[in-house]
Amino acid sequence: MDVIAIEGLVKRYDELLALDHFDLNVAQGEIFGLLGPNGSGKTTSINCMLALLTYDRGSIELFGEPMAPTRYDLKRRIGIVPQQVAVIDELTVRENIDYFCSLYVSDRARRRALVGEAIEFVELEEFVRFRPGKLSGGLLRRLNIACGIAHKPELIFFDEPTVAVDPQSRNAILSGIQRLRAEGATVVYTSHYMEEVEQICDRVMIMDHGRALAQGTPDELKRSIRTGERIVIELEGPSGPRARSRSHASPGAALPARELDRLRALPHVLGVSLAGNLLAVSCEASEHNLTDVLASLRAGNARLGRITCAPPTLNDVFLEITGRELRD
Ligand SMILES: Nc1ncnc2c1ncn2[C@@H]1O[C@H](COP(=O)(O)OP(=O)(O)OP(=O)(O)O)[C@@H](O)[C@H]1O
Repeated sequence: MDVIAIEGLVKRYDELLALDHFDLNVAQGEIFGLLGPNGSGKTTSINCMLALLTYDRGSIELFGEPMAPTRYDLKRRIGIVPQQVAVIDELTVRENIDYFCSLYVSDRARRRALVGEAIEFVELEEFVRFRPGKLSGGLLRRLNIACGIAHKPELIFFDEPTVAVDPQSRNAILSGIQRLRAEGATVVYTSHYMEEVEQICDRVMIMDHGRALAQGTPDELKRSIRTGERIVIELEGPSGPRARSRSHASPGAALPARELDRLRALPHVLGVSLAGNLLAVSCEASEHNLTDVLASLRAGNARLGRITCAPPTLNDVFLEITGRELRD
């Protein structure tokens, strides 16, 4: 059964079309990633699913039932970890978790056990008596998560939970999400960090301008594009007489325009870009890409530093579909 089934959702903020006939299906037990740049409609879609926002057209079913503002029975089965940390400054860590849990669970003894489990889950045992103001950014995020999951929801929304956290807390958050799924939860995870989405999500939707541009497993998405390989070459500064005259011809550029054009004309090359001294060449899958690119650069006397070849990433998928970098 689909835990989430959305059809043809349209949401306008006055003139702005934030969701444009948006469809989404999330199966039970998935970690589903909504990946898109800032303003692409991720938070709006979540707020519609939670019945926190009204919408203009379309339908939303959660757990096979139509979602509505008064469906408290459905809301009880949902957890939300919002983008902005939302905790109460006057309460301690333990009191905060207990407060949010009390919105769903009235039995005190049961709540005490759930709050204890949530504290353990986010590893905040040492900080239970602290007020939020005394916590670092990463610890605050972990408190935010504990408040969202203490009541053991079956469906959990994580809206960019790793923005501005240190790498250690980030890894703890990502592995925590995987554990929640292992315990049976369905997770919707929004992010504009493609590496995280690739790391933990079973399926991903790439969205932009309120529309789904593509969806599938990370591997399916990467196989669906023309790019099969991305070669990145660090160019070293010009030296030697030929190189010096070359740098005269194109002051400031690590590689003259005609060399870039020669690369573009190679078979299987789909795109060439130069940022500072980093040359990136996207190619269709083919056996000789690297040999051809290096031969072309050597013929132009380029001095080469570090060279890497990598399969495409979700950023390449986004770039090929939209013509823009995910992090524009
Ligand atoms: N309350 C609002 N009033 C008017 N416009 C809004 C409102 N909330 C969001 N928008 C606009 O709707 C569009 C979608 O925003 P949304 O916050 O859903 O995107 P997002 O993908 O979640 O982005 P972010 O990663 O920045 O949160 C954006 O253009 C945004 O400016």
